[in-house]
Amino acid sequence: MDKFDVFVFGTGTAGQLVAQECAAAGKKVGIIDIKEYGGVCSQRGCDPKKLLLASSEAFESSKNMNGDGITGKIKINWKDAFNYAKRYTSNIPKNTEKNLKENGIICYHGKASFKDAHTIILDGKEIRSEYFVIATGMQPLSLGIPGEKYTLTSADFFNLTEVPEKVVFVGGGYIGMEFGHMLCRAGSNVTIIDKGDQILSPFETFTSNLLEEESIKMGIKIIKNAQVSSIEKIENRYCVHYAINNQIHQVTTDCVFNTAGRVPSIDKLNLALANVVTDKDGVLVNSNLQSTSQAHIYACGDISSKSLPLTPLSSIEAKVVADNLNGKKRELNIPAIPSSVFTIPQCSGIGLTENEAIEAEKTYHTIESEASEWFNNQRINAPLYGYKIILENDSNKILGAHIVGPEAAEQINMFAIAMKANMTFEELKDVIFNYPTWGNDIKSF
Ligand SMILES: Cc1cc2nc3c(=O)[nH]c(=O)nc-3n(C[C@H](O)[C@H](O)[C@H](O)COP(=O)(O)OP(=O)(O)OC[C@H]3O[C@@H](n4cnc5c(N)ncnc54)[C@H](O)[C@@H]3O)c2cc1C
Ligand SMILES: NC(=O)c1ccc[n+]([C@@H]2O[C@H](COP(=O)([O-])OP(=O)(O)OC[C@H]3O[C@@H](n4cnc5c(N)ncnc54)[C@H](O)[C@@H]3O)[C@@H](O)[C@H]2O)c1
Repeated sequence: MDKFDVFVFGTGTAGQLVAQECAAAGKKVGIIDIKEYGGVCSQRGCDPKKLLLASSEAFESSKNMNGDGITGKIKINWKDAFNYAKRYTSNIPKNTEKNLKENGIICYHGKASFKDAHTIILDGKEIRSEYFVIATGMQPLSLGIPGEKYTLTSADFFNLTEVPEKVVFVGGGYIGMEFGHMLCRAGSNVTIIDKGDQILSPFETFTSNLLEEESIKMGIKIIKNAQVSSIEKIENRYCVHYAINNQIHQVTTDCVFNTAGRVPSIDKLNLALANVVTDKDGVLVNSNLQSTSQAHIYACGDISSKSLPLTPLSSIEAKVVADNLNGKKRELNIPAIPSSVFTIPQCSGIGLTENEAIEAEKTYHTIESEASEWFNNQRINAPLYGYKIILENDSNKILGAHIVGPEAAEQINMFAIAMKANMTFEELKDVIFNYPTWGNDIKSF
């Protein structure tokens, strides 16, 4: 029987980091994945998305400068963009596994599940470990409607070799919006259907609404407050039925993506046999990221109940788990989390939205403006730029910052530093930034 000090489920950002750090500390480590090695970020998420986005960005800047220095017909070649992204991502599984093995980690593939709190079974063979780490990430939420089998997932998006003429996204969150923008620029007729009254609901209403208006101007159809009830296959096309205020509507399309959210990947692990308690957010963990019911089983990354499903959080949590396993007792301590939707323009936020500030009974004031006419935005003929900053009344500390614009994701990083350093807004504005840059604009907010 194989025996380990630490056995890790999942080879994404979180699982790899824990395995590598524990092996470096001299522990005997095993790791397994049900898919190829590398996880969502490198194979089906952040990185391939940004690689595909590179052509959308080039297309957008060329289009915006057309007649002001650029001439000729500009077009996205999706197949080329797809091959470009694959060129970068395709070697990652092999290299990840090689790297883990070189560091003495025993690598497994397949579907293992718990037999009891210290034993798992893989292909009928038992594997024991003193400690386990669950880092299995998330998977698409089931829509639970007739015809769901016809939907594609975010993973399928990265195998799309051709641009569909017409596409429907069920869900206008991060994924629906990012993919919708890319396919729209590549020539698809895009419809986004969301059950809520705001796309990108975790984001500030001011910036989210500005992005929605811009998306509609681009040609994306956005349908809100709509309940998708079924999907019907009609020859090679699909009819999506949805209801708004009990009125039935339908849209016919070439493909339908389920972008309605993601849920913890725990269904194949038999966690109940190890007495590991879970809820809708994943494995319930304490501040050391230990299962609340089994101290020798840790969880980190998207699967843990502690934080948002974002790559930097998976890294932070994995480091906490690795430190605890390696004898450096540590609690999870998360500063304000910046987050961005990589549409064009980007929509970014950190800290509280105004609604959250009201709910938290903060005494606050806001500074908000459309800034589309500002120099940096005008310079590249970009259509939209705006911001909203939420400041605590007495201290002038930054409670939240929200930006929509071409470089919002980089600008929000400035606020991440300021908030981590507990700076007031005036202290942030006192910093000397390069001129003329997007960072320097913050001085004029
Ligand atoms: C389309 C998309 C775009 C995204 N873009 C961004 C972005 O721009 N920025 C950002 O910060 N975040 C982004 N995210 C979120 C980010 O990808 C995740 O937060 C991050 O990858 C989570 O890392 P993880 O290690 O916790 O889990 P994962 O990377 O999901 O790794 C989990 C691993 O566990 C494996 N696994 C699952 N079940 C089992 C099992 N039973 N046994 C063994 N192995 C199993 C999986 O195959 C996977 O390899 C995006 C996500 C998606 C889907
Ligand atoms: N740029 C990034 O950092 C990035 C990009 C992609 C994903 N992610 C991470 O992945 C997570 C999942 O992304 P996502 O876009 O799948 O989820 P999401 O939670 O961002 O959005 C899901 C959307 O679907 C809607 N919805 C839910 N059920 C529906 C239904 N039945 N019909 C119509 N609409 C429905 C919701 O109202 C919501 O707006 C995100 O929360 C984020 O943490 C991050």
